[in-house]
Amino acid sequence: SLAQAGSCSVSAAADRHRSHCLTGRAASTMAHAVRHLGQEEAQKIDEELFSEYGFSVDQLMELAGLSCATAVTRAYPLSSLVKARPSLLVICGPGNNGGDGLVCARHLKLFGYEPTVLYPKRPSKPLFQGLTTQCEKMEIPFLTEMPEAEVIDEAYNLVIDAIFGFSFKGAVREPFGSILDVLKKTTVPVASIDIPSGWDVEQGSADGLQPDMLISLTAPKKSASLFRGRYHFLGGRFVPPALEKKYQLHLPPYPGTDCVLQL
Ligand SMILES: NC(=O)C1=CN([C@@H]2O[C@H](COP(=O)(O)OP(=O)(O)OC[C@H]3O[C@@H](n4cnc5c(N)ncnc54)[C@H](O)[C@@H]3O)[C@@H](O)[C@H]2O)[C@@H](O)CC1
Ligand SMILES: [K+]
Repeated sequence: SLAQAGSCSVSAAADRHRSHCLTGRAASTMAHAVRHLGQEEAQKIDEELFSEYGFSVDQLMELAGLSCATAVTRAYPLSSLVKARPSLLVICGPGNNGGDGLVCARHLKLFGYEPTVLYPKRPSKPLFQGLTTQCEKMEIPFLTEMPEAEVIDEAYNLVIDAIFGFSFKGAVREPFGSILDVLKKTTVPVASIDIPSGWDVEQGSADGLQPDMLISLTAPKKSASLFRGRYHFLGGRFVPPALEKKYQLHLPPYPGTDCVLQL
């Protein structure tokens, strides 16, 4: 992927040049801009990380969730929040995207925010039970139902959408259809993890959620090209170079030791 830096040297001394070389128009007009993945391809890469590369789900989920929490601190630093308390609502879905949300909530609490979680469909797997316990033990409150849009606008600075990721397909089933309807009526910013929930992974959704922030994990998915919000970040700095090469991801280099990068 470093080849995409073109004439920019990739030595340590060139670190400060890299961001200059790879941001804004320069990055988008490069021969090898970061690739946008189709749904099947995203799932294949996911499987390969586990089967061929020996990762476990909880390992990658921890890094993904930490990336999301870090990206939130960049786009919405504590000092920028308008409400008296640094309150956030994290809505978690039934799959791994929801797991990322639970990890993200836990790190945001450690970063000084006050997350509250809505987790209406909880899988019985030990992984998700563990993540739930970790949040509860950190005194992160769990709601029993989705608040009205006006209540959300009043109470929270930001909503984190961890409902569906790259395995979402078809028409939204309840209770998530109603939850997304409420979310579309809120005026506080929404930060979506990996995919704006309810969007087709490749085609997006014309009348769907319009988040203010998108945190693409591993690599952006095809629908990310339709994202119109203010902040698009890349996270999940765990892709082994051989896998990146195989799928020609052309990931831009993360600055220094950062786990996120603004696209
Ligand atoms: N390899 C990667 O890139 C990693 C991916 N992770 C996360 O994992 C996500 C993918 O997770 P999963 O494959 O578990 O799937 P998702 O979390 O995208 O969603 C699957 C869940 O949603 C339900 N669902 C699907 N379509 C629905 C519909 N129309 N109505 C209602 N429910 C529906 C499914 O029954 C399933 O429970 C990624 O988007 C990312 O957030 C991270 O946890 C770790 C690393
Ligand atoms: K999401």
